[in-house]
Amino acid sequence: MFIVTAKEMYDIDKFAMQEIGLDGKLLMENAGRAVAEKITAMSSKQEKICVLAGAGNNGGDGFVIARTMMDQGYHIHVLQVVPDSKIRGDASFHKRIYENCGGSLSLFDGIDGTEVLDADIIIDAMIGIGVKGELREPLLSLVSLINQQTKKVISVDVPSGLPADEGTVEFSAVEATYTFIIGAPKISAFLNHTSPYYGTWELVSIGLPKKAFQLSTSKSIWNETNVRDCFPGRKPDDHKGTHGKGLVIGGCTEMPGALSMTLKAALRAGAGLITGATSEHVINRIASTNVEATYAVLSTTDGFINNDSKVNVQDYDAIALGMGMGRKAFTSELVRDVVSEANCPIIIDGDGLHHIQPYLTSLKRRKSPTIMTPHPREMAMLLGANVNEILVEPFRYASEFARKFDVYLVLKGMYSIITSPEGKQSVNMTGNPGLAKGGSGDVLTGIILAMIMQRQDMFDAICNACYVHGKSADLLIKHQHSHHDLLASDVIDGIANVYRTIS
Ligand SMILES: NC(=O)C1=CN([C@@H]2O[C@H](COP(=O)(O)OP(=O)(O)OC[C@H]3O[C@@H](n4cnc5c(N)ncnc54)[C@H](OP(=O)(O)O)[C@@H]3O)[C@@H](O)[C@H]2O)[C@H](O)CC1
Ligand SMILES: [K+]
Repeated sequence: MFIVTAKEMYDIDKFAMQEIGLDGKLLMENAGRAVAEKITAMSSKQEKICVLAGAGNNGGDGFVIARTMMDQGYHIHVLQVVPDSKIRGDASFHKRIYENCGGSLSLFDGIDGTEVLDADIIIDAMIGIGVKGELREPLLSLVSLINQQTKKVISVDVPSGLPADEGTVEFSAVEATYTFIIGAPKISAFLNHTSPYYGTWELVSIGLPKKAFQLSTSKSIWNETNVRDCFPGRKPDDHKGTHGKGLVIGGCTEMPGALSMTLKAALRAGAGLITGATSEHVINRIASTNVEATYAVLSTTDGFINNDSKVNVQDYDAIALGMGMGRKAFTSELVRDVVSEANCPIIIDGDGLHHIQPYLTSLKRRKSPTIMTPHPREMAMLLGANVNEILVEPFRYASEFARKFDVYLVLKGMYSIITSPEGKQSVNMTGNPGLAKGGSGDVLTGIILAMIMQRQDMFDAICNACYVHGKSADLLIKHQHSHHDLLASDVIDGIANVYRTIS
C-alpha cells in the first residue's frame, strides 16, 4: 500500500487523467461510490445523515456519496458549506447531477448549524488534500461545533482542516470517528500529532493505476503480503551456517539484560549461530539463560567494556552493536574500531548510537551496510535537534539522515519508519502500546540481526523484522497479555506465534 504527500497525490491524479486517459468525473464517481458502500455497511436507513460539502473535489465526492446513498433509500441531506459561486469543476458537475436526481440541499448560513445538530451521522466532505493554512471562518466555527458533538463523524479522504503532509503543528480540524481515505493514505495518517484526527481509517480504491503510484512515490506500508513475498524459507539440507553467524557486542555490569534479550531474540528469530561479546561478569549473569549462544570475553574498566581485548569482527555475517554497553568514553573507541574494521552489515542501537554520533561521517566509508535503530529522542541526539521537531516531520528527517550518512534507518515509534540509503521508506503498522517498555528495542535489534543474516535484500529484511516484532506483541495482546503486563521477553517468546502464521 503506497503512502503519499498531497503533491504526490495530485501528480498521480494528473498522470491517471493525462497519460492514462481516466476522466476526473469518473474518478470522483468511483471515490464517492466506494465511500458510500463503506458508510452504508455501518449505518441504518433510520439514521439522519448530513453530508457537509465543500467547493473542491472533496465536496464533489460528498455529492456522489449523497446521491448514491439517497438512491438506496438513506435519509440524506447535503449542507453546502460554501456559496454556489465557489463550487467548481467536477464538483459542480456532480452537484448538478445530485440536484437533478432530486437531492435535498441547503446552504450553510454560518449561524446555527441546525442540520449538523439534527443529524445522527455527519459526513465530512468539506476539504481534503487541498487545505491551505489554518481553517477560515465560517468553517472554523463549524468544525468546532462538529467536534463538540458525540455523533458519528465520517471524513472523506482527510479530516477537513488537517494537513495531508508533515511539518505543520498549527491547525484546527475535524476529529473524525472514521476516515475513508481515497487512493492512498497521506503522510498525516502516520504522525503522532495528526493521526488521531483520522479515527479508525480504511483505504478505498478508485481505480488509479499502480504505475502512477510507482512513478510518484517511494513510500509504502509494509504489510503481511510483503512479508510473505520475501520471508526467508528453510530447505531440508540447511545447516546452522546457512542462517548466518552473528555477533552481538554490548552489555555492562549494570545492564546485562539488554544483551541477553538481543541474543535470545536473534536465536528465536532464526539466526544460525550467535556470539555475545561482553564482560566476564555479564557472561556469568546471562549464560545460563542463553545456553544456545556462545561468548567472547571482553576486557573492562569499572564494569564497562573497553577496547583493550580487540574484538575479532572478521568471522561474522552481521554484527549488532551497542545495547546496554553504557556511555563511557573508552567504549567509544571500541565502537569506532568495530565500525571501521568489520566487513559485514552492522546494526548500531542504544548506547552505540551515542558513541557513534560524533563520527557519523565515518559511516559513509563503510563498504557494507550500516543499520541504525534510534527512537525519536535518540534521533534528536544524533541530529542535535529537538525531539518535537523530529516527531512533526519524521519522514523528512529520516530520509535526509539516511541519504546523508548512507545508512538504513529504523526510526522507531508508534509507526516505525524504515528508510533506505536511497530514501525509499516503509511504515510498519504492527505493534501496540505494550511495546513501550525497556528491552523492546533490544529485542527488535536481535530480530533485525537474524533477518539480515539470511542474505536477502537488506531493506526487505529490516522491514520484515519490524513487522515480526510488532506482530508478536499484537498476537500476545490478542490472546494472552494486556498492554500493561506485556514484557520484552514475552515478545521474544511470541515470535513463534508470528512464524506459525506466516510460514
Ligand atoms: N485521485 C484522488 O485522490 C482523487 C481525489 N478526489 C478528492 O479531491 C480532493 C482534493 O480536491 P481539491 O479540489 O484539490 O481540494 P479540496 O477539495 O480538498 O479543497 C479545496 C477547497 O478547500 C478550500 N480551502 C482550502 N484551504 C482552506 C482553508 N484554510 N479554510 C477554508 N477553506 C479552505 C478551498 O477554498 P479556496 O477559497 O482556498 O479555493 C477549496 O474550496 C481529495 O482530497 C479527494 O477527496 C477526487 O474526488 C477523486 C480523485
Ligand atoms: K474531508
